[in-house]
Amino acid sequence: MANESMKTGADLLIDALQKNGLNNIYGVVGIPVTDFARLAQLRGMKFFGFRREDAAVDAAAAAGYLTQKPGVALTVSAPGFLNGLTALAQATKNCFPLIMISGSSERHIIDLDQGDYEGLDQYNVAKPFCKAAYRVDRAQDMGLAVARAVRTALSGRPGGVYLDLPANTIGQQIEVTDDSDAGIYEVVDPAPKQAPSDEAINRAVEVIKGAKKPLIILGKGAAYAQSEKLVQKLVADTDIPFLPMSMAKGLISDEDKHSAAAARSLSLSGADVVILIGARLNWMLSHGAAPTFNPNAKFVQLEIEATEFDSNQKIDAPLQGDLNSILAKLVPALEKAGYQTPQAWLDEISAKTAENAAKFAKRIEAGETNAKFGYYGTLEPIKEYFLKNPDTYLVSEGANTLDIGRNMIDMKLPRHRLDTGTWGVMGVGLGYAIATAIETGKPVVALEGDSAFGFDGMEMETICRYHLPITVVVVNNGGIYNGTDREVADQPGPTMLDATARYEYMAKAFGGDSYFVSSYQEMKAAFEQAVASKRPNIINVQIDPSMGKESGHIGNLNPKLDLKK
Ligand SMILES: Nc1ncnc2c1ncn2[C@@H]1O[C@H](COP(=O)(O)OP(=O)(O)O)[C@@H](O)[C@H]1O
Ligand SMILES: Cc1ncc(Cc2csc(CCOP(=O)(O)OP(=O)(O)O)c2C)c(N)n1
Ligand SMILES: [Mg+2]
Repeated sequence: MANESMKTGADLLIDALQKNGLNNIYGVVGIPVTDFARLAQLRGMKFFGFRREDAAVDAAAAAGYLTQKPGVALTVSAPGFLNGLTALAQATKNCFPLIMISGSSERHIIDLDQGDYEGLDQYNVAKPFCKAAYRVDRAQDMGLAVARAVRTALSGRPGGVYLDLPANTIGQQIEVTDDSDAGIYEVVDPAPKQAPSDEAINRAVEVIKGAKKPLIILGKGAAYAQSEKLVQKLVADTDIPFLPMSMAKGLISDEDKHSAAAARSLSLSGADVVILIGARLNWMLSHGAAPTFNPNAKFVQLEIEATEFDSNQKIDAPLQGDLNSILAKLVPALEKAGYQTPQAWLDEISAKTAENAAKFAKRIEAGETNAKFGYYGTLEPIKEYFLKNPDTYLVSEGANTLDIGRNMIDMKLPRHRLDTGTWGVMGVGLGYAIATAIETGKPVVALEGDSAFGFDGMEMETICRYHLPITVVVVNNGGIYNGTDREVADQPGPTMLDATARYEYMAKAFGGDSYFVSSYQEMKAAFEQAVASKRPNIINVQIDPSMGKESGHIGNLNPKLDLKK
């Protein structure tokens, strides 16, 4: 019988994670963390084993975004750590709270470069790619290490934390009598409320009161902060129109009359006061510059990270703090000021919305009958399904698949859409879908371009092994952007992939269901059945390879070369 008062580093790590309400681990095991994962399961935690570390770490990041508690990922050392590092960097860029724990080597072997099994100075390699890196060399420090990791991941701007876990520390035994003796404790208030001063609030009210054409831009920070109630009140009180960035869709229903999404260009270029709520003025918003924005626009920014203000444009009214604390002061202050958006601006936006919606409706209608089956015919049944079943989650990646899907599929509930995020990363889809299904228990649709699906398609085995209610829709246009790119006759073009690939068989191979469709009618018949089955499945949608344009709606970022030389 093991000596009851002796505990290993592994025991203490599990105690500390559970003490802080962290019970799911997403990872890939191997030396030196295999038994740690087994012990975690024996102690009541859930370990979800993936096929590759980047998908596992993506899953943990999505769990953090959805739950406001850090997702926990586990990898082996060196190659496993490096495979997870991209996803750790992405989580930090997306401001998702995540703790990535990797098995590691002893310092004296690394520092003398003596050549350890999978030896690498992971602690220092990780630092540029995360919010902070910590290394725990003594079992007795485990409680503090986890507390630091939890607080760092959640406080201020959320992000990724790396926890370096040498093999010796995992196995080290220490004498403990109880949690306090072992330094295990629950972090107190890891994400403290931070409210702006009355002066800052009054300054913002004055700027907004001067607005003839105000516009609210909602970012994924507003979704993560779970600020929907106050955001909805702000819009209802003032009638200020709003533009949701992709992952902020659903904070206010896309069907709400204040949505300016269908008049995006006009609302951005016309607005004279732009109110940024948990959104950065980065490349996704053309850095706040003309001609996308009105060169004379004033900016009000609600943001927790002080260094974000003035990153791209002068911020006339910075409101620093956590969004709910800021809005709790701003909303009543605007109500007291009695600010109302001028009707002329609302009329201008609704006229443009009606005009664009009519054009869009024509494209959708044509998609149902187009001889060349394409995106609109594929996405219309999905759009209809989400309108009727808003409590379904959507994950999406690709270029045209992502862009057209974002404009077509309305969201009514917050945090129900996850996608490629700030970096526009391919290969996050299945990891995000897995964590979303696990953390919410709801059905998930992963809407994938055929190239994007290829980045982590093997996680279909993970999806089937855990019997997750995930419908993977692979939109096959035969390529990255499309399948007709052919610069020279004797080889497929750089963007070409197999336009006839039968991706759906991967589901059947692992016990899931396979669907193949190549028309609007077939897609309409298959989609609802596949999602309602709550079984893992792939719908392979073969569309015409000519469909899709290079890099979707951001083709302008690609330097164009003269290929005729
Ligand atoms: N709880 C919070 N309170 C205030 N700001 C937050 C909070 N959580 C995240 N943020 C901020 O929200 C912003 C999200 O911006 P971004 O990722 O660019 O959104 P999007 O891509 O949707 O425009 C980040 O600058 C981040 O610091
Ligand atoms: C990790 C990484 N590597 C490459 C790229 C570059 C890219 C951006 S979009 C894309 C795939 C687009 O093709 P897909 O078939 O998915 O969609 P569609 O337009 O509908 O045909 C790639 C490879 C990115 N963003 N991230
Ligand atoms: Mg494609």
